[in-house]
Amino acid sequence: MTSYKTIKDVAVITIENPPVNALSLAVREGILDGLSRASKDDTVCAIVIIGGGRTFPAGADISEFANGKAFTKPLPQIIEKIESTQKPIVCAIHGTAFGGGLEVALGCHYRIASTRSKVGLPEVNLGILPGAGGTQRLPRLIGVWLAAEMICSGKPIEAVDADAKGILDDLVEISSLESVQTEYDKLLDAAITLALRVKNHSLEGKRVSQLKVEPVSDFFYEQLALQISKNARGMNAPLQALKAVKASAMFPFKEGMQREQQILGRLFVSSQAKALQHIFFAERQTMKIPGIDMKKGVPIKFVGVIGAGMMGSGIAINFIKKGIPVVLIDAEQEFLDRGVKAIEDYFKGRVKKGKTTRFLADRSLGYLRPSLHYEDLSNVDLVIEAVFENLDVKKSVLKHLDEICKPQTILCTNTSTLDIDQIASATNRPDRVIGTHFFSPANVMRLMENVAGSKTSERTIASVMQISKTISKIPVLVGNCFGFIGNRMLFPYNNQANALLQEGAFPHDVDKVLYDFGFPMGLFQMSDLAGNDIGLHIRKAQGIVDPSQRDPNERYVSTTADKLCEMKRFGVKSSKGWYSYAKGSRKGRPDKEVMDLIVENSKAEGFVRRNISAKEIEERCLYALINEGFKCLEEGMAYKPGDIDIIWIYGYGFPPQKGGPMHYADAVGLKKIYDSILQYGKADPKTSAWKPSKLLEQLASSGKKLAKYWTKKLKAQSNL
Ligand SMILES: CCCCCCC[C@H](O)CC(=O)SCCNC(=O)CCNC(=O)[C@H](O)C(C)(C)COP(=O)([O-])OP(=O)([O-])OC[C@H]1O[C@@H](n2cnc3c(N)ncnc32)[C@H](O)[C@@H]1OP(=O)([O-])[O-]
Ligand SMILES: NC(=O)c1ccc[n+]([C@@H]2O[C@H](COP(=O)([O-])OP(=O)(O)OC[C@H]3O[C@@H](n4cnc5c(N)ncnc54)[C@H](O)[C@@H]3O)[C@@H](O)[C@H]2O)c1
Repeated sequence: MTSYKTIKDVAVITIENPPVNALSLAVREGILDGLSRASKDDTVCAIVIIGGGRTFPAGADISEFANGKAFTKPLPQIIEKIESTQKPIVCAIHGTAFGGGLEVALGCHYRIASTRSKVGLPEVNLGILPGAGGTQRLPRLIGVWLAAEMICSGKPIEAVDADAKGILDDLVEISSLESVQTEYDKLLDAAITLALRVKNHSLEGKRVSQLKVEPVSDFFYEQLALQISKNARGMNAPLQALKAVKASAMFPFKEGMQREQQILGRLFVSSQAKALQHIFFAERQTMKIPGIDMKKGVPIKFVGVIGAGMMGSGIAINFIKKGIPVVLIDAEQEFLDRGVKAIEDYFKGRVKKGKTTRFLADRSLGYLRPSLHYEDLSNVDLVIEAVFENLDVKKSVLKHLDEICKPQTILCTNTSTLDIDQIASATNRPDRVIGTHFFSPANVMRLMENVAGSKTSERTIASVMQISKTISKIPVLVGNCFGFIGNRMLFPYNNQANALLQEGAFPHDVDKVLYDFGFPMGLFQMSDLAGNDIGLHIRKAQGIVDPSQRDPNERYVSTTADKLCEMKRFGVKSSKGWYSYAKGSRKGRPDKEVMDLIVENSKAEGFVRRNISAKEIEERCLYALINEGFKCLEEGMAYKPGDIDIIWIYGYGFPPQKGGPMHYADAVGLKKIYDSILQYGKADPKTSAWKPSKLLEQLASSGKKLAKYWTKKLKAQSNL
C-alpha cells in the first residue's frame, strides 16, 4: 500500500492504493513505517510523500467508517507523527488531494502541487467534517474566513487558487497535454529539489499546528451560518464544521482538536452521515449490474440527434462539450435553426459567466453539424431520437433510421413513457434499440435512465452506460415499464398529493410539508413549473380524463387538476396554475380562485373536508412513493435499491441527507411503513397504490432491512 525508496538522500514514501489512494489502515501503517525508517536512517536528510498513479490520496477510506477500521491507528495520530518528524517533509500533490489527503498535506512541512491538481475538504458532503485536524490546521494556515468557506461548502479548488490562498509553497507547471506519468515524474523531481534545498532549514513556523489564528468577529460566523442554512438546507454537517472552525480561533491547537473530535464523533453516527455515504457508494454502483459486462461496450465516436427541440438541443450539448461530433436533425428548417440558436446561446452564456473560454466554446460548436437530411446519419455510431412523444412518430423515425444507419449503429429513444419494445419492433435490430431517458434540462441534469427493452443486448447496454459516463451523466439502468422508475414512482406520490386536496388540504399545505421534509419544492409548485398540461396530456393518454372511460373501482383524484387546465391555469408559463404568479416571477402565492375550486370539487365528489395533519400528508405522499419503489424492485424493473435512490435524488430533488426513498424506508422501519400502508388502504380501498408490495410485506414480517437483504441477494446471484 506504500513503497519506500531513497533518491539523492531523500526518502520517498509513495502511497499506492489505487484507484484514489484512499488512506486505508494499510496505507496509514505504511506511512508510519516509512517515517520510522527515514527517521532512523542517518543518510536520509528529508522526506517526500507522494501518491502513486494518478493522484495524491482523495481522502480517508470511506468504507472504513462503517466497519470501524478508521479508529485503528487513526489518521489524526498519523498526521501528528508526520508533523512532529524532525526531518523536513515535502508533500507532492497531483490529482485530487481531498479530505484526509489534504489533511496529510497540512501535516507536512512543505506542500507543492501540479497546476493540474485540485485540493479540497469535501467531508461535509459525506455528513461529517474534516476530522484529522483539517478544521484546526487550515484556519491556522490561511485564516478563518477562507478556511471556513472551503470546509463548510466542501467545494474543491484548483491548485492555482490554493496557491493564491496560501495553502501551497510552490506550483509545478504541467500542461493539459502531458501524461499522468510525466506529471508524476516532474512533480517528484521538483519535490526532491525542494527537499534538498530545505534539508538544513529550521522547521520553526513550518508546523501548521503551531501557527496562530487571527480571531474574526461573531458577525462573520453568523453571516456564514445564515448562508449555509440557505445553501445546504437541512444538512447538519456544514454548521457543525463551522463550530469546529470557530474552535480553532478560540482555543489552543490541542483543545481545538478535542472539539473537532467531539463533533466528528457525533456526526459519525448520525443518520445524515449514513445516508450521504450510502449515496456516495450508490452513485458509483450504478454501473455494476449483475450479468452485464461493461467492458463489452463499443466506443461511440460519432452521434446523431433527431429533433432539435428542447430535449434534442440539450442532449447535443452534452456530446459536443466532450468533443464528440453530433449531426443534429430536425424535420423543419425553422425548428432546426431554433435548436442551433439555443445551443449557441448556451455556449455564449458560459463564456459570459467565465465558465469557459471563447476558444473552447467555438471548438465545441465546431463539433455540431445541423442538417435536415437523415442520410447524414449513415455513419454515426449511435442516434438518439427526441421527436414528439407519439408512438407512431417514433416508430416511423426508428424505421427510417434502421434503413439508413450502418448495421452496428445503436438506436436510442428519449421517450418519457412509451414502450421501448414497441418502438424497437419498427426495426430489424431490436437488440440495438434502447431508451436513453434524459431529464430536462438535458445539458444540466446529470441523471439518465437507460431503459433496456426485452431484446436489448448486453453490448448495447454496456455501450450506452459507458457513453453516458463519458458525457458526465449518472446512468441508471432500468426496466421497460410505464414511466420507467422515476416517473412511475411519481404517479402514486402525486396521486396522494391530489387525494389530500379532495379530503381537506390545500396545495400550500402539501407543498410546505414536502419542502420541510427537504425537497427543494412541493409537488404543486413543481407541477406549475413543468406545466400542468403535461399531467393532463398523460392522463388523456391513459384514457382517464373522460369519466365514462374510467375504471369505477379506481379513485380519480385529478378533477381539480383537469379543471385548472380548462381554465388555462397551466402554471408559471401562464402566470397562474395551482398558485398565482407575478409576471416573470416563479414564486407562487396561494390563490383564492383555486382554493374555492378545490372546496367546490370536494363537495361535488362527496368528501367532507377535514384538517389533515402534517404527519399524515408526509406519510401518505412518501409511503405511496416507497411502496411503488418496492414494486419496481420485486418486478425486476430496478436492479438495486440504491439505483432508485440515485434516480430520486438526482432526478426529483429527494433530500440527499435522507439517502433516497429506499434508504429512508429502511431508516423509518419497514414494518411501520407496511402497517401504515395497510391502514391508509383500509380507509381508501379504491386507491390501488395502497396495495402493498409483496417484497415490502415479506421484509416487514421478517424484520429484515431492504439494503442488507438485497446485498445478500445480489451476492448469491453473482455466485451462481
Ligand atoms: C478517529 C476518526 C478518524 C476519521 C478521520 C477522518 C478523516 C477525513 O477528514 C475524512 C475523509 O477524508 S472522508 C473522504 C473525503 N474525500 C472524498 O469525499 C473524496 C471522494 N472521492 C471523490 O470525490 C472521487 O472519487 C474522486 C474525485 C477522487 C475521483 O473521481 P473518479 O475518478 O470519478 O472516481 P470514482 O468513480 O469516484 O472512484 C473510483 C473508485 O474509488 C472509490 N473511492 C473514491 N474515493 C474513495 C474514498 N475516499 N474511500 C474509499 N473509496 C473511495 C469509489 O468508490 C470507486 O470505487 P469502485 O469500486 O471503483 O466503484
Ligand atoms: N420536455 C421534457 O421535460 C422531457 C423530459 C424527458 C423526455 N422528454 C421526451 O423528449 C422528447 C422530445 O421532447 P421535447 O420537449 O424536446 O419536444 P419538442 O417539441 O421541444 O421538440 C421536438 C422536436 O422534434 C422535431 N421533430 C418532430 N418530428 C420529427 C421527425 N420526424 N424528424 C425530425 N424532427 C422531428 C420537431 O420539429 C421539434 O423540433 C419527447 O419524447 C419527450 O417525451 C421530454
